[in-house]
Amino acid sequence: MSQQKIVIASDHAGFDFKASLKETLAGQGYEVIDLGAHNTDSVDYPDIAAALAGAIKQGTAERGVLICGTGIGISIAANRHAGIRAALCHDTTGARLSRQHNDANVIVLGARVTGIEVAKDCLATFLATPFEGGRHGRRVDKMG
Ligand SMILES: O=C(CO)[C@H](O)[C@H](O)[C@H](O)COP(=O)(O)O
Repeated sequence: MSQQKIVIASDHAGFDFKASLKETLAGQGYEVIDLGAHNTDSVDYPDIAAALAGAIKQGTAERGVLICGTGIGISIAANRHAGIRAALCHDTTGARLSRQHNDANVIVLGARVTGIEVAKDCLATFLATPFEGGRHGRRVDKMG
């Protein structure tokens, strides 16, 4: 079986957080594709969200991880792209429900507001949880 691919990206505020999450994902056997930022120089989160949305649309990976300071700006930006369902998660309940009910394909984390261990738990839950379909499928379909 081929290695599961994950795309990950952050702005400058999420750079260190991204490095830590990448290490964890690689240790779990994922192939991690890092779309930047590649240092802590200031960048604009809409550009980062657009790069990750493009990679998912092109089929580079099915799931993505986005990080900014709060997770808010990059969530707003990501959800403007067709086919992206980006869920800002602060706890594992949200991470689980974002998959079960919303079929989220991107998890968003806030490096300035969420502890790294909580973020790792959120990410693991997000990646392990399937979509439930049924009534939730009807609602997701209505979003296009
Ligand atoms: O979009 C945000 C706020 O909701 C993110 O936290 C950004 O990372 C933040 O705005 C970046 O701020 P900075 O002062 O330019 O580091």
